[in-house]
Amino acid sequence: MSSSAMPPAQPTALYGGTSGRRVTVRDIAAAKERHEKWPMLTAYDALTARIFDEAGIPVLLVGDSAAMVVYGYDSTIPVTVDDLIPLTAAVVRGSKRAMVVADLPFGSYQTGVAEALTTATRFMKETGAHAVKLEGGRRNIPQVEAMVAAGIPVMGHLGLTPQSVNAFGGYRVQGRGQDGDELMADAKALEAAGAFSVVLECVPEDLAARVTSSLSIPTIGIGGGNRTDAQVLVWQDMAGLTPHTAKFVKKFADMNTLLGDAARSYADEVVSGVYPAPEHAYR
Ligand SMILES: Nc1nc(=O)c2c([nH]1)NC[C@@H]1CN(c3ccc(C(=O)N[C@@H](CCC(=O)O)C(=O)O)cc3)CN21
Ligand SMILES: CC(C)C(=O)C(=O)O
Ligand SMILES: [Mg+2]
Repeated sequence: MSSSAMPPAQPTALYGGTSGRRVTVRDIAAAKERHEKWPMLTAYDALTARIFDEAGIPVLLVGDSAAMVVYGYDSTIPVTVDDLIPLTAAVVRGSKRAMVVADLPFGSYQTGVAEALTTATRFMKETGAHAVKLEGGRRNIPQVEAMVAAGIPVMGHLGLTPQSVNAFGGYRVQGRGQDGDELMADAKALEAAGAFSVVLECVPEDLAARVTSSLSIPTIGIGGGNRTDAQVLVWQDMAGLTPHTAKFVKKFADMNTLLGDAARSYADEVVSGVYPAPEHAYR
């Protein structure tokens, strides 16, 4: 057994569970009733999806953050449905147990119900994703209701919604002061519209805690403190690959150094002739 296939040290029902089937929205709802915290990570390819799936991560998000960490744009605005569909399909193929959530990109759901349904339906049919996610609260309620009515589980996303970076004037904490009441109203509207969970990004921890205890659906924090039902991070941030990260990021590995060292060792051995050695050659 490779180290990546080791079971988690301290599994819970959701994290590292061994039911032999995909995690569902019902499993996620049940975890909130048990007050069981759970981890979510982004993934953008089959190889990392397999690693995180075998590590027991119950939910994988194919984030529109792919715009930045995969495609090299400086915001999430430019990425398209056609950019994200192959990545999402790869994550579904690479995983066995995780629920895979497809992030709907900027400009693929805002104009109304018909556009949102067309986009969400494409992700469900063409990638095998199990749910979709969109940014915003009350402004998108008709879209959320239509997707839920069509049988598509919807994850909401409030607070620092990066597709609105130009309106915010930068990646800034959201929901301070009076804005907290607006965010609470958006969260309740998403729950009433049938969303199965909601991401709270870059909001004061007390607000995230109040939303978490006010909703029956789970909250997933990223820069929302320790009292949300779940947490999510962009995997390259968590693994220490990205050079500049927000305050909420903890680096659980130093893959930037690890991969750079590996590339330098490989290059040194090619230049010196040490690699390939006889055992790497065919005869
Ligand atoms: N690699 C990566 N990680 C992410 O978490 C992420 C992306 N990309 N791309 C899309 C958005 C952009 N995100 C960001 C980017 C920057 C901050 C940031 O630097 N925030 C300031 C807050 C300053 C304040 O208002 O006090 C910080 O210092 O943490 C936060 C979220 C989150 N998302
Ligand atoms: C960070 C998460 C919540 C996200 O929306 C993304 O990765 O695009
Ligand atoms: Mg996103």
